[in-house]
Amino acid sequence: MGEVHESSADGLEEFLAVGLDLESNGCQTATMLGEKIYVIGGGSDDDALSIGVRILDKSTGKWEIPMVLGTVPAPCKSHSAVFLNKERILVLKRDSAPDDCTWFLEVDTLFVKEQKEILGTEVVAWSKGVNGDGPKPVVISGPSGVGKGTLINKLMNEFPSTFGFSVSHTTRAPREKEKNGVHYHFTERSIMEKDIRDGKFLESAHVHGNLYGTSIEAVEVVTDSGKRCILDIDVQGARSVKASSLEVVSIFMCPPSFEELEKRLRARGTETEEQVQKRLRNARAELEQGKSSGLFDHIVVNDNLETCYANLKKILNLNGSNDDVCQPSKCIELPAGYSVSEMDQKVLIHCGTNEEGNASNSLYVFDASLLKGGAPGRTRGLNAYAIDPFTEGLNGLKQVKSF
Ligand SMILES: Nc1ncnc2c1ncn2[C@@H]1O[C@H](COP(=O)(O)OP(=O)(O)OP(=O)(O)O)[C@@H](O)[C@H]1O
Ligand SMILES: Nc1nc2c(ncn2[C@@H]2O[C@H](COP(=O)(O)O)[C@@H](O)[C@H]2O)c(=O)[nH]1
Repeated sequence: MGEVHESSADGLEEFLAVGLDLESNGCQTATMLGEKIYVIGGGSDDDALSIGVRILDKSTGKWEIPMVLGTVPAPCKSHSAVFLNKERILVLKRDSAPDDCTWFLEVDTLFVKEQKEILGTEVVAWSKGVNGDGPKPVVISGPSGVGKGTLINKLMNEFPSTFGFSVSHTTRAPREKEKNGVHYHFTERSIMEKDIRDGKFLESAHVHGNLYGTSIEAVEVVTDSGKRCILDIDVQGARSVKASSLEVVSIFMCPPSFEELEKRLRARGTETEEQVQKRLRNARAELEQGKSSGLFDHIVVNDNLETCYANLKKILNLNGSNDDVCQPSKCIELPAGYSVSEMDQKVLIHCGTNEEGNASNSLYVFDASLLKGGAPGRTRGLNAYAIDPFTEGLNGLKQVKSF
């Protein structure tokens, strides 16, 4: 791993000539991987309100503006950037709220590689860092009419600070009591298809003749509010999510019998006879796949509603009414001058000066081996701490302050 300096993009020509010696203006950073230099900072052409990204290819001398996926962080006075595991850049924003200071720009993760392949262009993806492991999102699947929505509503009503619903997009028409932005984002097919092509969706599927999908934003909005995200999606969607970097707990819900499923679907009275028939036909295939594919971590039967709800709560470790919001991350502020080295998969950041500009010997450790998740969605499992090199020596790596 090379040294990383805060830099001015204007100094890049000189940078290429003399290596890593860059002037610092605090607004932009240049971070190098192989032949590529990632310049992070300043507004992008599209949106002056967010941090921009440009890539300089040293071998050709050409700049490239990559397609940027994920929610882009808002600009800040300055930031620091450090490469982690040659696949993502850890970006620490200064003077930002604790829940907005740690970001990752993914440049060569599995997700980014896949998206480069699909989109046929240079791609980078932002993912906000969440301290600790955080609770895994919950995917609930099952045939139409089994009771997914009913049970999710019960969870959300009893634990309003714990859970947040991922509001999907759909091309189907709203039902009488459904509100746009609450139950679904009701949208036009052409708009949704374009957004899918533009990489804005975590997953999407054709279900019962309509297009449904979970946008990356829908999951991020819930995660950012400190809540555990619940996704009500079909089996195809659950399969796509499982293949993504989003680590979830997946639950498949079965009816006690096919006759009971039919009864519930008809009794709900929201579908025409033709639609009911279509949903029931699809239900047979879904039940087969859901029960036998090994796709789901848990299978529950929704016979008696209260019994099923109790089982669901057991799976989600909800004992009593501990309706807690997650603790927000804390922030590590790196000074202007620092150097970076790597040891045992840990990134060590040695700060030569403190925040007032005085000499300091602070040493921070970012444990990159514990990262989980990532774009699309949030990066969890960040373990950052300060150590005291004088009293413990580097081999000791004794933690003196956790973040
Ligand atoms: N355990 C149960 N016993 C009897 N009726 C139930 C039970 N659970 C749910 N229901 C009823 O079954 C109907 C379908 O439930 P719900 O709308 O929650 O299904 P769903 O799985 O979310 O369907 P969809 O996938 O179409 O959105 C509703 O009228 C609901 O009140
Ligand atoms: N793959 C996805 N499936 C979704 C999503 N949102 C809902 N669904 C599933 O669609 C059916 C029908 O729902 P309805 O509201 O029209 O009755 C049901 O099985 C849902 O689980 C999504 O974003 N992606």
